[in-house]
Amino acid sequence: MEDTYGFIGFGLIGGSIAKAIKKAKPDCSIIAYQPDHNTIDSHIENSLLLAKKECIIQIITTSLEAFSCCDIIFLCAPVLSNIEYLEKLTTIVKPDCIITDVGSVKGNICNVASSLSVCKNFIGGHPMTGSEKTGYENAKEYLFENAFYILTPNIDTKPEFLTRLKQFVQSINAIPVILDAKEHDNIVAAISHVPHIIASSLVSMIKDNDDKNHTMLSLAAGGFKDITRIASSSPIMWQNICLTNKESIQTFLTLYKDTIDSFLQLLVPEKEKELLHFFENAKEYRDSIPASVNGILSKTYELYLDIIDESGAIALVASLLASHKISIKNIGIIHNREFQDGVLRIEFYDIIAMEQAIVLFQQHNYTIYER
Ligand SMILES: NC(=O)c1ccc[n+]([C@@H]2O[C@H](COP(=O)([O-])OP(=O)(O)OC[C@H]3O[C@@H](n4cnc5c(N)ncnc54)[C@H](O)[C@@H]3O)[C@@H](O)[C@H]2O)c1
Ligand SMILES: O=C(O)C(=O)C[C@]1(C(=O)O)C=C[C@@H](O)C=C1
Repeated sequence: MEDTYGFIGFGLIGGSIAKAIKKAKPDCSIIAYQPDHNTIDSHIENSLLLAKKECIIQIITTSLEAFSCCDIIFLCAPVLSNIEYLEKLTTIVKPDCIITDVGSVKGNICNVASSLSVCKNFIGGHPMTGSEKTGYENAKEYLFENAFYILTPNIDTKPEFLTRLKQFVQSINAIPVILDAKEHDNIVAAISHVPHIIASSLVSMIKDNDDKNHTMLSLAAGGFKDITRIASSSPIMWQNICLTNKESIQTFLTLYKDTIDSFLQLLVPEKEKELLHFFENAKEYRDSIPASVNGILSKTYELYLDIIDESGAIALVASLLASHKISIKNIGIIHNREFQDGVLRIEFYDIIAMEQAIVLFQQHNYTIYER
C-alpha cells in the first residue's frame, strides 16, 4: 500500500499525476523536489508554493535524500534530466520503492536503468495524453481519465512492482499498456514525434513566407490552428525528445517526405482520380479512430453547437462558459457535409467540464450534438 509519493519535475504532467493521486487518496503524502538552480524555470518556486497551498504537495525539498521514504517516485522533468535524476537516486531509494518516469521516449532511460543497481525498481512510463500547455497551473486531475498509459518494464523489473504500478495507473483511471521500450519509441515517433515536427515546420514555413503585416497568420482559420496547436508546446521538452529518439524519428520523417513527394506527382491534370483517392484513403483511415473511446492519442471531449456563423456568436458562447469557470481546450466553427450549415465545435479538457457545459447550453436553449 503506497502512502508517500515523490516528484522530480512538477509541471503539467507531474502536477496532473499529483492532483489525480490526491483525488484518489486524500491522506497520502506528496514530496516535490525544488531544483536549487533557479535558472531551470523561474516559475517553479511559485508553482510548488501554490501546490502546497492547494494541499496537493505536503513537502517541498531541495534535497534528493528526502526521497528515501517514498513508495513511488515519478520523474517528470524533460527526458534527459529524468535520466540524470534516476542515476542520482540509485543510492537513496528504499528497497521496495518503485521509480518510474513519464518521459515521451523510453529507450534511453530504460537502457540506463538496466545498468544501475535500481534496475529491479525501475519501470518506464508514458501517459499518452497531454497538452500544448506547460506548468503546474495547467495541471488537471482528470488528465489521465481513459488515456492509455504505457509501461516499459526492464527484464530485471520485479514483477510485483509492475503489478503495483499497473494498479496505480488504474487508480488514476488510465489504461495500462505494457510495451517494449524500443517498440514504444518507434510507435510514438510515428504518431506523436513526427506529427509534432510537421506542425512546427508548417508554422515555420508560414513565418518564413508571410509578409511584414503577418497577413497569412492573421487569416489562418480552423484548419491551420487544428494542425498546429501542438507547435505551442514546450520547446525544451521537444528538443529532449528529438535528441533521444533520433533514429525512429528519421525513419518516419523520411517516410513522410516520400509521401509528400508522391503527392506532388499527383498535382497534374491526368492524376485527378488518384488525387481523389489520396484524400478518400486518408479520410477513411482517420474516420476509423473512434470518437467516443480513447484512440491511441488522448480522448477528446467535444461537442457541437448550432450557432449563427459570425464572430460575435463564438464570443457569446466563450464568455458564457468563462462566466461559469468552464475551461475550453479548443473552439472554432467547422463546415462540412455532416453539419450542413456549419456548427461550433468546442473541445474540453475533461468529461466534467463537458457535462457542465451541456447543462449550461441546455439552460440557454442551444441545440447540442455529441459524437
Ligand atoms: N506535455 C505533454 O503533453 C506530455 C505528455 C506525456 C509525457 N510528457 C513528458 O512529461 C515530461 C514533463 O513534461 P510536462 O509537459 O509536464 O512539461 P512542463 O514544462 O509542464 O514541466 C516540466 C517541469 O520540469 C521541471 N524541470 C525542468 N528541468 C528540470 C531539472 N533539471 N530538474 C528538476 N526539474 C526540472 C520544470 O521546472 C517544470 O516544472 C517530459 O519528459 C515529457 O516528455 C509530456
Ligand atoms: O497535446 C496533446 O494533445 C498531446 O496529447 C500531446 C502528446 C501527443 O503527441 O499525443 C505529446 C507528447 C506526449 O509524449 C504525449 C502526448
